[in-house]
Amino acid sequence: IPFVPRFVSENQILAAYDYVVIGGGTSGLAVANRLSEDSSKTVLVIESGPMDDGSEDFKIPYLGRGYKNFGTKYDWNVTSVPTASLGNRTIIMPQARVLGGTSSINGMQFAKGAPSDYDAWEELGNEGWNFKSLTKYFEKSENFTAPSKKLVEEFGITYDESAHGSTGFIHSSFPNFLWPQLKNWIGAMKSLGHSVSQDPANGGALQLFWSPSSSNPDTQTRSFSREYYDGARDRPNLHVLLETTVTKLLTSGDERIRVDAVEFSSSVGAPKKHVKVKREAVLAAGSIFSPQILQVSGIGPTSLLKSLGIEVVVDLPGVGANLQGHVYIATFYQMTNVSLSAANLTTNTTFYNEMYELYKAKRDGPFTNGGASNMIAMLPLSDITSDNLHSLLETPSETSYRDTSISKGYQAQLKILLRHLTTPKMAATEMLWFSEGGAILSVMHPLSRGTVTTTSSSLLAGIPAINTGHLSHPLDTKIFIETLRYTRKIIATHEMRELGLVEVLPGAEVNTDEQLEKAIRDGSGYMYHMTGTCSMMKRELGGVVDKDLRVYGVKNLRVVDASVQPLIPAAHVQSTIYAVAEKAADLIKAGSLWRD
Ligand SMILES: Cc1cc2nc3c(=O)[nH]c(=O)nc-3n(C[C@H](O)[C@H](O)[C@H](O)COP(=O)(O)OP(=O)(O)OC[C@H]3O[C@@H](n4cnc5c(N)ncnc54)[C@H](O)[C@@H]3O)c2cc1C
Repeated sequence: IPFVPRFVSENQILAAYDYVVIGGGTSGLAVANRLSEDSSKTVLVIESGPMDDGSEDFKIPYLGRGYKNFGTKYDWNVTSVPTASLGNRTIIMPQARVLGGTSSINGMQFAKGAPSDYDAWEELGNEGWNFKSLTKYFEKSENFTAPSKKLVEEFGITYDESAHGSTGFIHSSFPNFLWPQLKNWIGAMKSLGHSVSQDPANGGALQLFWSPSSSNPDTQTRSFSREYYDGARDRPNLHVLLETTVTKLLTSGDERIRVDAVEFSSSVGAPKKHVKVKREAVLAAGSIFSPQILQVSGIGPTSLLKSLGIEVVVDLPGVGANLQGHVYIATFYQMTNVSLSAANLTTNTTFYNEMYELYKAKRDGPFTNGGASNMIAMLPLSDITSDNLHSLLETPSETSYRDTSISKGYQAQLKILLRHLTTPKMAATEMLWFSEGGAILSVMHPLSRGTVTTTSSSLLAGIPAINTGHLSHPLDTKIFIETLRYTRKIIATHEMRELGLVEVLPGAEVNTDEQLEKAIRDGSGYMYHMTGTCSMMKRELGGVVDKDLRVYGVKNLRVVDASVQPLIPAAHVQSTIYAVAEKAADLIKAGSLWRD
C-alpha cells in the first residue's frame, strides 16, 4: 500500500515493519519519532487508545492536571489490589489510554533528579547510565524557555539556561502566573537554613529549586509526547494504528528467542491479527502493561506462567517485580489571612469564570498553572531528622516473589541507597506547597516494593493485579512521620504564620508516632510515578533488560518506558522517561544487535 496515511487501519498496515513500537505513549512516541528519522526504516506504532479530542481538559494546565480525564475513555481505569500496609485500601492508578500516553494527563512537573539518582543506576551494574552521560539526552528532548522578567523579579526564580536543551520536542517553561503565598513558603524554608539551588538541570535538584513545567510558553498549554508524533507525521515511513491493543508477542527459537510478530486485536472478541517484525519489537506500554505483555507472551517468572497455563518462553523472575512509586500525604490548612487563593477557584464561580476568561484572552492567571508549585524542596534525611536510621535502612522489604535473584537485586539496591541516603547528596523526601493551601509530602526513595502480575493468560481478560506494596518498609513510614513533623516546623515560622494557617489535615490533635502513622496509612495517595517492573539490572539480580535495554534471552526485543528505571529517581519521572527514550532510540539505531 502507499505509505500515505499516518493513521492506518488494520487492513491498511504492511505485513511487516522494521520496528514495531508497542504503546504510543510518553516513551513510545519519542522512540518512534527518532527511529523514523531514518527514511529507509519502516516504523509502526500500535496504541490501544484513540487520538485525544483536543479539548481544554487536556490542554489547559489548571484543567488538564489529570483529574478531568480520570475514569474516562482516555484512562485504563487501573486500581490496585487491596494493600495490607494501607489498611487494605485499594489505590486508583490512572494510566492514560490515548496517543501521547500518560504525558497527556499528567501534572506537568518537569525536572530531572540529582546526579546521585542516576549514578546509582550505573552502580547497580548498568555501565554508561549515569547523570553525566544522560545529560545530552535530557537536553535532546527539551525545548526550554527562561521565565519572564516579571516572574524572576517577583519570585526570584533562578535558572541556568546553558544546562537545558533548546531544540527538543517537549517545551519546558514556567506558567505566567504563580500564587503569591509561595513566597511565604520559600521565605519559611530559607529561614530554616535551606538554600535555593540555581537549577535542577545542572545537578541542583537538591534542597530548594525552581522546577519548570512541560508547558508551551507561547500558548500556555500542555506540551506532551504527542508533539513527537506531530513532528514526524509527514514521514511516509511512520504508521500509527490507534485503538488497537497488543495481545501477545509471537516468538520462535530455542536458544535465543526471536520476536517474529506482534499480535493485536481491536476489541475483546474481535479476531486476533498480527504484524511481522523485521528488526525489533519495542515495548513502550508503561510500567503496568509492559510486564503484563511480557508475561502473557511467556516471558516472566516460571511459577506464575505455569500457574496460568502460559508456555514458558524465557524464565525471567524480575518481570513485574521491583515496582516502585512515590507515595504522598497531603497536609491541608485553612488560610485565614488570605483573601484569594487557588481554593477560590473551586468555591467561587464568578472568580472561576473571570480567571477562565483571563486565560482565554491573555494566557495569564491561575489557569496557566497546574496547581502544584514550581518550587520544589528535595531534602536529604539529615535535614529532617537527627535519628540514626541505619538499622532501618538495612531492613529488607517484604516482596511477594521469593526468588533468589530478586532478593539479591533488592539487597544490591539497599546497599546503594544506604550509601547515598546517608549523605546530603540524595533526597529522601519531597515537599511541595500547593496553592489551595497545603503541602504535599512524598518519600522519594522508597524501600517498599510492589508487583504487577497478570491474572490470566489472556491480556484482554483485564488489568493485571497490582500490589503497590506501599509503606510495607518501616523506613518509608518513618520518613513520612519525620517529614510531617518537619512540616509543622515550617508552618510555625513567622513567614507561614502570616498566612494565618489552621491545620485541617492531618489535624493538630494528631501528634504521637502512632497517630501520625495511622494518618499516613489511612490517607496516603500515589503520585503515579510507577517504575521498575522491567528493571535494567543484571540478570542475576532479577533484571529484565540489559544496559542496552534488551530483554534477557530475547534477540530483538527492547523495553524503553518507565518500567526500565531500576531505582526511582527523586524527581517527577517524565523528563527522565523522555531522556531514557531518546537514549533508547540511539541504542536501537546503533543496532548492536545487528552487529552481533
Ligand atoms: C495523574 C498523573 C499525574 C502525573 N504527574 C506527573 C508530573 O507532574 N510530572 C512527571 O514527571 N510525571 C507525572 N506523572 C507520571 C508520568 O506522566 C508517567 O510516568 C509517564 O507519562 C509514563 O510514561 P510511559 O511511556 O512509561 O507510559 P505511558 O505514557 O503511560 O504510555 C504507555 C502507552 O501504552 C499504551 N498501551 C498500554 N498497553 C497497551 C497494549 N497492550 N497495546 C497497545 N498499547 C498499549 C497506553 O495506552 C499508553 O498510551 C503523572 C502520572 C499521572 C497518572
